[in-house]
Amino acid sequence: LLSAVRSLHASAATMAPRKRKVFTYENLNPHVKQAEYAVRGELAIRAEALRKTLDSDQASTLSFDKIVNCNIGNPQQLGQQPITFLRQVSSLLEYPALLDDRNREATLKLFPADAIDRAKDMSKAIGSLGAYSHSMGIPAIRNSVAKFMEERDGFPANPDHIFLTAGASPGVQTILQALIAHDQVGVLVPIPQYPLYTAAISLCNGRAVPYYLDEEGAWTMRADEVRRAIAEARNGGTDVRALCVINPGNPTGNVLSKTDMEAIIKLCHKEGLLLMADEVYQTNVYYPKEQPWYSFKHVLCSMGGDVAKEVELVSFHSISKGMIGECGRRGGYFEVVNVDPRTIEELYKIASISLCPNVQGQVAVDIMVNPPQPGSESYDLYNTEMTHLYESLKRRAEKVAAALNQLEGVQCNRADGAMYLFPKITLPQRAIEAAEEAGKEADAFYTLALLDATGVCTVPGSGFLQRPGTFHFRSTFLPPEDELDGFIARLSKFHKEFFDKYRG
Ligand SMILES: Cc1ncc(COP(=O)(O)O)c(CN[C@@H]2CONC2=O)c1O
Repeated sequence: LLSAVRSLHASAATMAPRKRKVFTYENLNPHVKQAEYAVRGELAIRAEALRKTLDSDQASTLSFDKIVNCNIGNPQQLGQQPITFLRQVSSLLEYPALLDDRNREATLKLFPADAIDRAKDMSKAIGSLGAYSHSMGIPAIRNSVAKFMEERDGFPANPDHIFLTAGASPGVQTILQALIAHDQVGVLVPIPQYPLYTAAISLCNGRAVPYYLDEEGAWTMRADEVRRAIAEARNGGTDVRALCVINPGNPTGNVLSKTDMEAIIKLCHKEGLLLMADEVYQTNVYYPKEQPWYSFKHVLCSMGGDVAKEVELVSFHSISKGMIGECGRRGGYFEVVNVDPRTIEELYKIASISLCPNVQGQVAVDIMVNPPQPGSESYDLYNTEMTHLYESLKRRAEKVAAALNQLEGVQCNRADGAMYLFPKITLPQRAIEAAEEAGKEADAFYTLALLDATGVCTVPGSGFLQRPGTFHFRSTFLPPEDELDGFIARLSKFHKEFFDKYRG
């Protein structure tokens, strides 16, 4: 009888509903709570709240009529037009009847023949757009990427060492997930850095090891500074295993010299570091004669000898940047070089857990690396669109940098690449004190005030980390050219008023 009562009691206990919730903030993985991603952080959230106000009957309470999202490199959000050929091929793939030869005459009224033919070829390689693809990506598209890299770098590329991804972000996260074997593993990240890296390292329970870029040296990366960071971290018990480089830089816009790149590769060879080369802005290079861009793959292979055979390299690319700017379509890839074949198998296993990268993103990668060629029907339009976008980005970068350098207490390096300006701002002491009272970093205090006064959303330098005691903010130069004067005028007016208010 006693055992029967006990078993009844036990079963009653299991049937009783939990008295408390379990998926609470307090119970969350601390590494999730520790991760930060400022590009869509406090200011972006505030901007969304202000956008809702603008859409409400309270709009008149604000001193501006729209939000200008300069916090994120999202060109098509600010009106940039997509590349026609890319969208034509994608559209044709979305509706198979358009590719049916029986409808060719009708389709030709809407689409150029080379776009139709490209879509038909891709359709054979893809099968159905709605089907899972190979987990590393569609082999024919990986072949296109390999061919592109061989032509770019002058060295072989193996399609079986290329993973297509839904943007560069999941690629970076995959590599870090595989690399960070325990909580003492350290990954060197540039300061200021694109916060994907520190956030992803945190999610993987690793250690971010900062190395400072040299702002006075146009944000270049110095090997001696990286060596200092390695020594300091290793002396502290960190097992430093990788070096992240963003070239062209985000938020700094710097383009590394070949000499600096060779020094970085030698350092990775000497210190036994995986080199993670983030090259998503490789076509956003605005002074190619003065500051030519090279891939780390090219420089590594060009060095020859043991270095070229032994340094482990992972390079990342994306359709989100450049002139393509298809951020929302989610496409990209990474290539692994000199990496243990068993590691590649593990990376494939991680990729297969997510089944496959999205197929339309893969299609866009194929068109990014294998665009219309001279002499083809679509080449002239493609080339005109790409050239126009490139020249406009360069003009806007120069114009906004010049305007920023006119502002009191602002010093802004030229953007040699990427999509951002990262001006240093020397704030009045009273503004710094007001920020402290508000419990904010001074550059967050400034950028929040800028947003509330003008609707212009930027990111405080503290969101990218920076040398202690310095303040910056990051803005894209993506507002359309016909709105740029108004953008600059609003920014300049606010800045003067802010400084007048807090001048000592
Ligand atoms: C250096 C760098 N690497 C990777 C990514 C991720 O790109 P995917 O879209 O391919 O995942 C970004 C995006 N740039 C962010 C997003 O917009 N503004 C930024 O700073 C980036 O700037």
